[in-house]
Amino acid sequence: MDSTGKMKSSWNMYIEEALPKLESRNMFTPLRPMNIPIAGEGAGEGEGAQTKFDEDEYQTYDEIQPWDRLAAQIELPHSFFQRLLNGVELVSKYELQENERICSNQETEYKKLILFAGNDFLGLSRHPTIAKATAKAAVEQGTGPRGSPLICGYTNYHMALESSLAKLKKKEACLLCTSGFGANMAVMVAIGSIVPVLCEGRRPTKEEKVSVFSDALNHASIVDGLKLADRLGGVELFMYKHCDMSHLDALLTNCKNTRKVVVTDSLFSMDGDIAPMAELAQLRKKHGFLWVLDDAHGTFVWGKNGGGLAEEFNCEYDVDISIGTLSKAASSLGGFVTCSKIWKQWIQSRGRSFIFSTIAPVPLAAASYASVVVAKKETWRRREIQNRMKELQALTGIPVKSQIVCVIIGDMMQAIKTNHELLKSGFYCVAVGPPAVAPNTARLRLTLTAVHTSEDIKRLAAIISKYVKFQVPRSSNCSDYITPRL
Ligand SMILES: Cc1ncc(COP(=O)(O)O)c(C=O)c1O
Repeated sequence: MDSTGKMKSSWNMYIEEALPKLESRNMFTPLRPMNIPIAGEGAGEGEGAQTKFDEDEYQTYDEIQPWDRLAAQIELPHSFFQRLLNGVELVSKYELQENERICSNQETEYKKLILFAGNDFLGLSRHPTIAKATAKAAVEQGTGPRGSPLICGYTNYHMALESSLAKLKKKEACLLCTSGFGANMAVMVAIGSIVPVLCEGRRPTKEEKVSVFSDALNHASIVDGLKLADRLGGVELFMYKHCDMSHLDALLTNCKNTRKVVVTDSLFSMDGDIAPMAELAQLRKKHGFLWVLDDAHGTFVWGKNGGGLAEEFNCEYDVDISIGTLSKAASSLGGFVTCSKIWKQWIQSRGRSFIFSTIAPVPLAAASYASVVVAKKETWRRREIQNRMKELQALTGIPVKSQIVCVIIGDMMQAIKTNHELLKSGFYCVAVGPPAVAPNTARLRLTLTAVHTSEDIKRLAAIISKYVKFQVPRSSNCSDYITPRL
C-alpha cells in the first residue's frame, strides 16, 4: 500500500527497486527550483518569487472574436505560390535552390490563403491573453532559462506549467521536455534503461527483459526512442499491426515475460484515426501492461476539459504515462510527460533527451501556461471543431474521425493535382506521399480548427467532392502495414 492507502502497481514497485541503484551510483538527478529576478524600477530581491499564477486573472471569451480568424490564415510569397501550382512538391535539388532564392528575396506580393495544414487546432496562436502573458514574461524575465533544467533552467514558470498539466491529465506529476519528440525519446530510453540498471552490468536473460509493444504507425520519435532503448539491451520489441487489437492481444498472450509495455499514439498524425482506447483499457486489465500514450494531437482538443483522448474515452486512470506537446493545440513549444512521481524521478534521471537539453524559454513557458488556462475555459473551441468535422463528413461522405482528415487518393500525382485545385481556390494544405506513409496511400492531409467557418468547409468540400474520385476506407489501407516507416 502507498501513503494514500491505494494498492501500489507492480510497475511502481519495480521502479522503486531500481531508483536506489541509481542513487548509489550518483546517477539520480533532482530538479533545482529557482526564479529569475524581475526587471523594472522598484523590483527588489525576491520579486521573482512573487510571480502569481492565478487562473482567474486570464481573460477568456465565450465565442469567436475578430482576431481568432487570423489563426486560420497564411500568406505565401507570390512566386512561391506560383511554383506550388507548378508542382514544387516534387522535391529536387533545383526546387530546394529555388525556394532558398525566394526566401532571401523579400518579396512584396503575397497570396493570402486559408490554412488547412497547421496544428493550431484551437486557433490559440492569436489569442490576446496568451500574447500578453508571453510579452509580460519576456519584459520582466528576459528570454532565458540560461541552462538545462537540471543545472539552472527550471523556473517558477516551468513549475507552474508542470502543475497545471499534471492536473489536466489527472496525474501526480509532470516533466517538461524540449519538445514532444524529446519527451517520447526520454520515456522510451528511460524504459529501456530499467533492466540494465537492475542487472548492474550483467547481461539480462530473455525473460528478464521488458517487452515493448508498439503500434506500426506510431510517431517517428517513438520509433527512434525504441531503437535507442533496444541498444541498451534491456528490451524486446514487438510491432503490432496498426490499431489491430486482435494482433496485439495475440502478441501479449504469447509473450512470457512479466514486464510488458504498450505504447501508442492516441491520434495518428498522418491518418487522423484514433487508437481503440476502450479496447486498449480492456487489454491492459487482461495483461497488466504499462500503458504509454502519446496524446500529442488529442491534448486540449478532446475531452470535456481538454484532457485529451483518455478523458474523452473515460480511461484517464488506465493510462500510466501520458505524453504531450505544447507545439500543437497549445500553439507554443515544448513537450511534457505526465505520470506518477516515481516515474517522473526515473525519467528525469534516465531520459537523455531531457537531461541533456534545455527546455522552453520563460516567455514560452508563460505562453503555454496561459494556453492551458484558456484551452480549459474556452470550451466553445472544442465544440466548434466537432461541428466542422460533422459538416465536412456530411458534405463529402468522407469518414471524419478527428480534426485531422486524411483524404486518401492513392497515386501521388493525383494527390498533387487535387492539392493544386485547392490552392487555386485559396486553400493551403499538403499532399503527403511515401515514405512518410505506406506505398500507394498518397493523401491530402487536412486539419480542421475551431476558427474555420462553416463557409470554409462548404467551399473546401465542393472542391474535394469534385476532384477526389478514389476514396478508399482508411483503415483497410493501413491495417497490414507493419514496417516502421522512415
Ligand atoms: C504523434 C506525435 N508525437 C510527437 C510529436 C512531436 O511533437 P513536437 O513537435 O513537439 O516535437 C508529433 C509532431 O509531429 C506527433 O505528431
